[in-house]
This record gives sequence, structure tokens and C-alpha cells, in this order.
Amino acid sequence: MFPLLSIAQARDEVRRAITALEPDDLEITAALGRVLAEDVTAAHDVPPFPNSAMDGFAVRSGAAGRRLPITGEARAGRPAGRPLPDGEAFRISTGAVLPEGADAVIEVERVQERDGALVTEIDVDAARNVRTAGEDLAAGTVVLTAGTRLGPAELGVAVSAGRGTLLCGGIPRLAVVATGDELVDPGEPLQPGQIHNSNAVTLGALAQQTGARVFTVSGAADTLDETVEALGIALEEADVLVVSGGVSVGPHDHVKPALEALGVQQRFWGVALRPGKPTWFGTREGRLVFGLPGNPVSSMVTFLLFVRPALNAMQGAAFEAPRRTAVLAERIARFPQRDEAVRVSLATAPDGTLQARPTGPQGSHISSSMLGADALAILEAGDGGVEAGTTVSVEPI
Ligand SMILES: Nc1nc2c(c(=O)[nH]1)N[C@H]1C(S)=C(S)[C@@H](COP(=O)(O)OP(=O)(O)OC[C@H]3O[C@@H](n4cnc5c(N)ncnc54)[C@H](O)[C@@H]3O)O[C@H]1N2
Ligand code: MOO
Repeated sequence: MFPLLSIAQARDEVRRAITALEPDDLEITAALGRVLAEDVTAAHDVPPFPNSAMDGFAVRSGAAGRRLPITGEARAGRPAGRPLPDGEAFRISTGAVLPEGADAVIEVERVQERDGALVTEIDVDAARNVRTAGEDLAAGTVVLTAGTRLGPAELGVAVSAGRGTLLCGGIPRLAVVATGDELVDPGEPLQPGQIHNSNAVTLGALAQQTGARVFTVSGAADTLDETVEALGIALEEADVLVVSGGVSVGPHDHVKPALEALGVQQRFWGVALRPGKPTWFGTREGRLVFGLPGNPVSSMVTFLLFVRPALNAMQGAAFEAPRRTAVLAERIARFPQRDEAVRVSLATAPDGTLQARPTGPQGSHISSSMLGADALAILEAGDGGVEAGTTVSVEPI
């Protein structure tokens, strides 16, 4: 396993092995959660025309107390069709085109209406209740950039900008194989020595959350033959294969020899990271294979640090989310040999600083330490501890 790579070196190895997937041209209703593979430019001004922000009357600006005959109407989708003559008012609905000749809208509740005319109750300044063309999105400007993950708001902006389809990064096809004789499916009773296979569920869920299509989740017993068979089947279809467990140095750890037998080329094995030391990474013809340590926290942390960036980049998004800094709310003992990814919850202190508080005991088997974790605080290896009040680097989960 030696020499151990640093987290950054291991990530560089992963980054180098990635090829972005072929993009898909998608109907916009099918693009939620996908990564934009092109810049989106506003095809026209949004709003496309000056319009009213209120139900009321289109008028020329002027002092209170004017009497203006109501001689036309502009409704949403049905413009008045002629300019507003001086000294008159057009009835207007919210969102209707402001007629030429008008420069303001007076709300219906600010006028007295009698005998086909209105009397203004207030001074009306120019531009009152008028939404100008392009005030939201100006024609020709880039409103969304390639690499953006598309949520409901992004889809709405793209539609307003004139788009009905979007070019989106491809979806990685991902397989999870959990290895170990001790594993039992969720909800099944446990016999002596058995545990529930939680990693298959957490890793599949993390992959789905990162935009991958998890097409198979399977298990393999601790024999070389069965491991080769399960990994071989998964590799047929997968862009990314995630294997849980069996990557350490035990006599029943068959993942590495199995991958070797399947022609997967090792890129690294071993990272100076706690939890996650025995993390393994290899490739076969552009397919990525991650062997993640079996401890439940180790597998989640190494997924977040290595697999998630790869999935993001394959879809055309940034490889890593930018790190932030936070102030430690409690002292943390340091680990002498490896950098440590401490699960922390984040909160903003009254003075505005971001505070990071460990989620509790940090053993790699304490799956509950992932509950309520907002980020991984990356602490450098060393002696002693990192005191409360120290600024540390955190990676959002
Ligand atoms: N002699 C040494 N032993 C170990 C070393 C070492 O350097 N020298 N490293 C330790 C570290 S660190 C880790 S992490 C683990 C990783 O081992 P494996 O990846 O081979 O994982 P397993 O041995 O298969 O399992 C470890 C642990 O996790 C539980 N597990 C496994 N799969 C699942 C699953 N799908 N769902 C839930 N829990 C799972 C398993 O029962 C074990 O308790 O190795 C150390 N040993
Ligand atoms: O590196 Mo292991 O993942 O400490 O528990």
C-alpha cells in the first residue's frame, strides 16, 4: 500500500483518468438535475416589452387630481394596439404591454372612477409600476454557463431566455458491488457474525444524488471466483464501478486480485487519509473503478472525496466543489500519520463566522457520525490537537 498518496495527489490521479461523457440534447422538461453543457444566451429581452406591474391605468406621469377619460384597454397577451393619446388613460392589467405614449401605471385603488373617466388621487412619477424590457435578462447576455447543475430556477430562466431544449452532459452509468461474507440484505434477520449491507445503499444513494444512473447493486462473497464474477458482470455496462470492502490486506480481501484478473489497471492504492487509507483506484478502457474501504464511514468519505468529483466532471460540472473555511467550535485531537476528514456540522455564529463542530465520535465504523454532517473538515496529520477557534478548511458534503 506504500507509499501513501496525499488526498490531492490521489485526486489528481482520478482527474487525469476522466473523459467527459457525450452530451445529450434534451427537452427542457427532461433536464432537471443534469449539468448544462453549453452557455445559454438570452435570445431576446426578458421581459420582452415594457409592461405593467399592477392592475390599473396606463397614463402619462403628472400631478394628483387630473381627470382622464378611459378610452382603451391593454390586457396581458392583448396589447392596446394604438398609442395612448395625451390626456387620456387606458385600462391595463398586470403583465400587459405598456402602450406607447404612456410612461406610468397608476394602481386601480389610487383613482376615483366615474362616468367613463378617472381622477388620480396621487402624483404619478414617470416609470411608476413599469417593468422595463430586459430588466430581468438582457438580450444577448449569457444567463447560464456550461457546467451549471440545472435546478428548477435554472430551467425557468432558460425557458424565459427562449430555450425549449438544452445540451446537457451525459449521465454516468454506475455499478455498486459490496463484498463480504458477513453481509445481509436490508431488513433481513442477522445470524451470528453477520451485519446489514448498509454500504450498498449509501453508495448507491450518493451516486444518485450526484446525477449518476445506478444500474445495478450487487453483492459478492469473499472468494476470488465470486468476486471476479460479480465485478466482471458489473464492468460490462459500467462507466464507473464502485466496490465496497475487501481492499485492505486481509487474507480474504479479493478485490485487488479480482480486478487485476479482469484487466483493470491500478492507478493508486493507499491514501494518507483517515478514514480511507486503503482506497484503491484503477481504470480499464476509460472505465473508472474505485475500491472503497468497507467501514461504513470510510466508504462514504472516500466516495465524497474521490468518486463524487469524478462523477461531476464526467457530466461536465466542476470536479471539486470549492473548499470553504470555518472556525473549529471544539478542540480535535490530530492523527499523527494521516490527514483526517472530520465530519462536522456547520453553523453561523452571531458574529457571522462559520463554525464547524464535530458530529461526535469519529471512528470509521460509527455510521451515525455521518448524520447531521454538513462538511468534511480536512485536518493535516500531526501531533497534539487543533484547538477550538482555529480556522480549518472544510469541504461541503
Ligand atoms: N492489518 C491491517 N488491517 C487493516 C488495515 C491495515 O492497514 N492493516 N486497514 C484498516 C482500515 S484503515 C480499513 S478502512 C479497513 C478496510 O478494509 P476493507 O476495505 O478490506 O473492508 P472489509 O475488511 O471488507 O470491511 C471493513 C469493515 O467494514 C464492514 N463492512 C464491509 N462491507 C460493508 C457493507 N457493505 N456495509 C456495512 N459494513 C460493511 C466490515 O464488516 C468490517 O467491519 O481495514 C482495516 N484493516
Ligand atoms: O482508513 Mo480506515 O478507512 O481508517 O478506517
